[in-house]
Amino acid sequence: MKEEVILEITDLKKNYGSKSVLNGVSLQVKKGEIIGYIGPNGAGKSTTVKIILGIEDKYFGEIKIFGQDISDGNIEYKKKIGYVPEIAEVYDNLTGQEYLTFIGELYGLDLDLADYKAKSLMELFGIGEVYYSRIASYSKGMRQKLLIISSLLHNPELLFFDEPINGLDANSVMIFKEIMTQLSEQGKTIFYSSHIMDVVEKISSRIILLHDGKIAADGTFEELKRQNTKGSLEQIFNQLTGFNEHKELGAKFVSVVREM
Ligand SMILES: Nc1ncnc2c1ncn2[C@@H]1O[C@H](COP(=O)(O)OP(=O)(O)OP(=O)(O)O)[C@@H](O)[C@H]1O
Repeated sequence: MKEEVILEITDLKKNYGSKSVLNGVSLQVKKGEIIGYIGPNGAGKSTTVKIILGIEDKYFGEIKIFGQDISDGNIEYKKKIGYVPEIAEVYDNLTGQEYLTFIGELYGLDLDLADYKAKSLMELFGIGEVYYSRIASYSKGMRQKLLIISSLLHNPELLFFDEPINGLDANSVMIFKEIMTQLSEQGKTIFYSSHIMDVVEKISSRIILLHDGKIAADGTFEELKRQNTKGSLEQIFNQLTGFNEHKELGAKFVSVVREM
């Protein structure tokens, strides 16, 4: 059986004023893949995701999701997408229950189902005790868990996770890794952007490295290892982005800190 293509990007280009951020990105993502989307700060990872989600609308190139060109004005495709943004605005004055049932209803769930799913997922993620508390009182990790839950309430087919484990403790990271694996086994497709290389290395079925607005590597971790001389994903990242000055830069940084 032919593998179903869920996301197809062809020659994507994006400028902010005179600054070119994406210089022709092309990729195809198949159903059930976990794509580790990595690259240096400012490489254009979040910009790619924002364009795909329709948050940024000025771009060149073509993007198809579930076979539909997203520039055709039909936003139906968004109902099947879940998104954890890198930086999120949540309504601090709401309780977890109010926020999650609001999001659930936006996605078309009835209130009882949204409430049941939200409460169950919070309990399973170890934050059930703050379901009725205001989000303003949540710790960083609790907020992050809330965001993860809100992206999943409507059982989406395609997920975009931008630094989703930011602030999660080691046990919660293990749960989240397991959630991603299980979702992928159920046929969900995941686009996972992170700087935490050892998690990306372990969890991704395929890794795409963006550098200077272009794809510098695309393959499984094993393939990337074969194509490069180094062993860990962190080392491959350093090699592909031409970086080996961390000692020198660290020393210079500290010497400026010490100047008085
Ligand atoms: N709204 C904007 N206006 C102008 N420039 C922008 C805007 N958004 C992003 N940029 C620029 O686009 C480039 C890519 O940013 P982007 O947030 O996509 O990077 P990233 O790969 O997600 O980085 P990070 O790893 O730091 O999150 C950066 O140089 C950034 O300054």
